[in-house]
Amino acid sequence: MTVTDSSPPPPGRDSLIDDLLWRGLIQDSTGLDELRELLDGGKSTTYYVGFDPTAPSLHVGSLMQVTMARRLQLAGHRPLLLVGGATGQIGDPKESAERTLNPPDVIAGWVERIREQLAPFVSYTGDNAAQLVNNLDWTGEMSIVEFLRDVGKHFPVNKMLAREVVRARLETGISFTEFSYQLLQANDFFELHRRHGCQLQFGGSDQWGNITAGVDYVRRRGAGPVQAFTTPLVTKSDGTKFGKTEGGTVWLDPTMTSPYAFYQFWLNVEDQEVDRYLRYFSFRTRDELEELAKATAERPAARLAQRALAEELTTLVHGADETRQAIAASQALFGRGSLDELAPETLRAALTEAGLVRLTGELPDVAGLLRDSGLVSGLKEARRVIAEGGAYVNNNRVTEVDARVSATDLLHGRYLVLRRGKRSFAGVELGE
Ligand SMILES: N[C@@H](Cc1ccc(O)cc1)C(=O)O
Repeated sequence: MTVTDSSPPPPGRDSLIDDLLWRGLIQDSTGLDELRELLDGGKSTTYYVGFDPTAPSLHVGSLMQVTMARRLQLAGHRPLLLVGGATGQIGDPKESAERTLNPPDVIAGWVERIREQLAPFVSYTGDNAAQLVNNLDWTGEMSIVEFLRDVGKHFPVNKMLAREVVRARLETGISFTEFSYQLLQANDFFELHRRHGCQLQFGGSDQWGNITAGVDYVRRRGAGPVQAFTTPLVTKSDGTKFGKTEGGTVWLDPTMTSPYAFYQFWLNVEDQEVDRYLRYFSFRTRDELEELAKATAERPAARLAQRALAEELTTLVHGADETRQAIAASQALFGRGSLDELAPETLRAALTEAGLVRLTGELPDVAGLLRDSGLVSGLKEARRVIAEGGAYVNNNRVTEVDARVSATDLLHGRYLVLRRGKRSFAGVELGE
């Protein structure tokens, strides 16, 4: 470690690194002393994190990097958010198989969308104003001779082969294209160091190989030293992949995953996981999180931690208005609030999550609706549920076994909310 004369804050709750360690956010690093010097040394450090356009939107898995970028900026450091207009056209090798290349114009469209999506998570004013960068700007213009001479010469192939993903792919095969990916990411670190004074890169734990390749490369080019760390892989206790639901990937784009579904994703986090996720993703202080954990432990049924997590992250990604509506919809659907006050888009999003059946023509009676929506297996069961007082239309208990709905029952002229018991519900949409 190099000695500096700036006095770092004492280790403890005020230190950024100690906070990151307490949160469990640092998996690998080039050295904690080096990180302390950059991040707790009393000066502003320029850092970067990259996102490849492999889809039209980022997903909840990327939130780890997005919130980390925000966290470091809030502590006074300067973010460079890189979107991989070049690397996205090459494809970071996955262990499973070679990627299919997407057409360049499709990737260019995704670059734009992801830039716009990333933009609001950081601030563009002050000494540590963020900047969005695209590696196509320096990679696109490089000639093949330049690339092989200036970049490739610094990469020992034996080291590249030893990398875990590459090793995993030696059996099944890996193209030269994907094999070369790490050179591009390494060169990004060098270019950002030289152009913007970038001294630190972070990424997910699967990025450690690419990132250290960059650290070595910057040194071999006679620059640096530069530092790096990775965040842990977000795991689930049942072994399934974080960030997926029955409905598929949970995206940040509201047209791909509704704010309601996004809110529900966090609300449904398991008790064993919620404290860890709060430490990973929340901007509440350690004291606040410890207090919340205590309150949650005292009254687990209230799911205070899940609510806090869902509310904070939905607000961060979708804003306060959408969050208010998602909360109102969640409450109203479970019978604790008014369905009439929900905006049609919110109601529709919520019912789509629950299972929305479209019916045309004459509506059947309530028993028929319960059957058509899948809440019961047949008319016999439907009548029994009604007779036992367990069937609701728009939160009103149905008392007559042969009850029917009328046009005035329809919410926004076309929706019905059916509920069986406390927790199972489904939607009906009346079409033309
Ligand atoms: N390889 C990173 C994205 C990335 C691209 C270029 C970089 O310079 C940095 C990071 C990923 O797949 O997540």
